[in-house]
Amino acid sequence: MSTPPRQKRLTPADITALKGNRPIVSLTAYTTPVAKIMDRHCDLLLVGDSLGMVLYGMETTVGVTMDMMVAHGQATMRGASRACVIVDLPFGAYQESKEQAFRNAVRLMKETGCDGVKLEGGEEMAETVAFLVSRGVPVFGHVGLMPQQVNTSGGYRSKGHSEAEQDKIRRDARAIDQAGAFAIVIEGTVEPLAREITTELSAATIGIGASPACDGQILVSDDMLGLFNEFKPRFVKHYTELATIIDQAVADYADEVKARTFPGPEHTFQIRPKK
Ligand SMILES: Nc1nc(=O)c2c([nH]1)NC[C@@H]1CN(c3ccc(C(=O)N[C@@H](CCC(=O)O)C(=O)O)cc3)CN21
Ligand SMILES: CC(C)C(=O)C(=O)O
Ligand SMILES: [Mg+2]
Repeated sequence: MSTPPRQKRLTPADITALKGNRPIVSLTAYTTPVAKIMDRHCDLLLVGDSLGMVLYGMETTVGVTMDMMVAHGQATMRGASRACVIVDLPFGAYQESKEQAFRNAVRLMKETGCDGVKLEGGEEMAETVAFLVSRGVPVFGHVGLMPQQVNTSGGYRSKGHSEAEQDKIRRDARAIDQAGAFAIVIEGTVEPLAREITTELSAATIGIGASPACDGQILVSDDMLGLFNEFKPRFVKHYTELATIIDQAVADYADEVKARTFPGPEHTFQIRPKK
């Protein structure tokens, strides 16, 4: 009995090794069918807590739960065979203590089979990141604009416009890098700072609204597909207009149902003739 050669996914270490070689391609994924498509083109798939907003209609990511991340982590893993898959720790699942962070990170890895976890934060999270990495959990960091802090940071505003803010983000990125993160998302941050951080860190930097100077790029898939249109940050580019395409398809279906032109004979069962 020979089993077919099972394709192996890229590891977090493989992602770090791409730094300095070629840009890292990344998107969010939440479901099996979409993950299957993304997997063909991406190095890294992130099951982002943005799913609360793009799939569930929540106002922010603050209400996203561990159970939601487990369910969508499992769905995404079923569609991914070659990309590295990382799952976001949601708000409240890691800020309390490094032990809480470890417990929830291990739950994500055991119940989904994902390759590591992502958490938001800088200097204040460095000890937690080191705790996880030293115990076998690959960590993807996230600095700059941190959506889980929307209620204390005064909204979704780009970062690094003042020297004080630049110093803070520089210290945050250094701390998470030193703590052993394999990669770090830099979100909504001015170009010169993103470039400087990228040059300085060992970790690969993955930008979202952080200029082309980063080691790689990520976008929320529903944003780049033109499916989520509640808001459009400056950093989003629509590569297609799925909302418009779906609207047209549904309108055509509604017209045909009302006109009784759907279902047609080819969609309809008749009694089989007796032989
Ligand atoms: N669909 C979606 N896309 C995202 O990129 C995303 C989420 N959801 N949910 C979690 C966070 C929230 N994010 C956001 C949301 C809004 C802006 C925004 O509207 N920014 C404005 C203001 C910029 C400024 O004042 O500096 C912009 O014009 O980009 C940015 C990031 C990024 N993340
Ligand atoms: C936008 C990315 C970095 C993210 O954290 C998410 O999708 O939740
Ligand atoms: Mg997130």
